[in-house]
Amino acid sequence: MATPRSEPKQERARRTKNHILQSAAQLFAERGYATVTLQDVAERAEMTKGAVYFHYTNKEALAVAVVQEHYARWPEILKGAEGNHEEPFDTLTAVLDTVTRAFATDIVVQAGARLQIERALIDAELPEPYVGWEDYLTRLIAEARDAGQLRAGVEPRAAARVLVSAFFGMQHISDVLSRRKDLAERHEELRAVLLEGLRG
Ligand SMILES: CCC[C@@H]1OCC(CO)=C1C(=O)O
Repeated sequence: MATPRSEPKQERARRTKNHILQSAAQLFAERGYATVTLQDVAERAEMTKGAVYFHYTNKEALAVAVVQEHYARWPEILKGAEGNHEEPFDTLTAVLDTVTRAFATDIVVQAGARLQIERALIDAELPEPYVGWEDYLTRLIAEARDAGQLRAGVEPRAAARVLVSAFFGMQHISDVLSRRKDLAERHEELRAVLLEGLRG
């Protein structure tokens, strides 16, 4: 990794730390937590193992950092997706479209999702997964209900739980069977069958 001589020390450290994190995310997403070693991360980052250790003392610390970065990205991604749609149901649709694009393109999101599944292998404190999505989608679906856009009899939290389960199952199966190459197509199916099935 090239380092400009004039770069301030703190900026150089931040950039190096991020480069290591991106390299680790690629490996965690490709191979899973168990098989990746710090030596693998050093090689992917084109750095020495010592330089990696300087920033992350062990593999658990790297996994925690990737998951934390995964969580940290969503408020901005979702704020952009919510935008200023007139109809709450349009907001819900736009959010799911945006989340799918993030899972299809963002290696930190892909690695974070896989580490959540493999959390039992990671000897570190990680946030409880999926519950934030359930609360967030419950709010959006309740707003659609209040605007008369939700099918009669649908309970927002139940619908949110079904959407979270369907989405994370979909993205996982797409990853396992096609490395997410068919994720957009599968998302269209989820939108047409499940999301439109909620519309009042
Ligand atoms: C609405 C954000 C929900 C939260 O942020 C990223 C993430 C990881 O999947 C979360 C979760 O699982 O609840």
